[in-house]
Amino acid sequence: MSALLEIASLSVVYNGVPAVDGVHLQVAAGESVALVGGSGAGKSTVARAVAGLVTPTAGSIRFDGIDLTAAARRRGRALRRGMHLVFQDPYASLPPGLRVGEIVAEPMVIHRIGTRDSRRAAVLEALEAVRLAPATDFAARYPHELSGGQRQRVAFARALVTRPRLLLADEPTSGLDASLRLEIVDLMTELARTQGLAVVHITHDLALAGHSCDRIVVMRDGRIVETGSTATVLANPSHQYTAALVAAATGAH
Ligand SMILES: Nc1ncnc2c1ncn2[C@@H]1O[C@H](COP(=O)(O)OP(=O)(O)OP(=O)(O)O)[C@@H](O)[C@H]1O
Repeated sequence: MSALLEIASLSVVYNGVPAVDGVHLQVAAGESVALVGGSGAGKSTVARAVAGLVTPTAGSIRFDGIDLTAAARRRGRALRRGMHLVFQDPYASLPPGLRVGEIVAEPMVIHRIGTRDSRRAAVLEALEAVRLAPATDFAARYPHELSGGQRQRVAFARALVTRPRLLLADEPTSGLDASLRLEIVDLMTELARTQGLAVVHITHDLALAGHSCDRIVVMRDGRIVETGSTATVLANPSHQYTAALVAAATGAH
């Protein structure tokens, strides 16, 4: 089976300083992958390159078999409609003056997708998918009338409404308390399975990554130092750096 997202030999250099150096990563539809590493490891830069927000210095990014780095700008933009980014601060990213229903509908309005009625149906379906029920009740609320976890669910509903095939979530749980963090990572894995999404979850928290994702990829200094199934990486890390992260995450000495 070919992967939905295939990153090969990706390098990004900022002002002469390498931030990402020869990264290979493949993510299949229905799979949730955690990209883990400390501050400055280059995780966000990988996501930004996939999303077209930074230009790679070398390498290729294939989405659904098409090389985004070689595609013309316009075609690249059209292809990237099949992916959606969720950032860390759900409160800052939700316009305070709009109701949840309007916020979730926004990507469809921007991309001129559907009619008023079909948009409303899609909004309610997306709110149900992220378990904000009753959806009609949540659609009528404002962001300040929601908890932090509910706000992040709204951000995911907004991400889902245009039916993306790839979800890139960059530290989507920071600012949430421990139990909400677990709820959000469970939700991402559930969405991968039920909606056939490819999910890339960027986090510095290995314990959180290990909670429910299928595979863990560890980055350090712009490079991938380890990749494997979640169970294998946690139980039997092959790289010293991963072993240190596992020890820190499990409280072992
Ligand atoms: N726009 C930029 N201009 C110059 N350097 C940058 C820029 N963005 C990131 N960097 C540098 O690139 C390196 C990788 O940063 P990146 O944000 O990708 O790491 P990260 O693993 O996501 O870290 P964090 O967990 O702290 O967000 C860092 O050394 C950072 O200082």
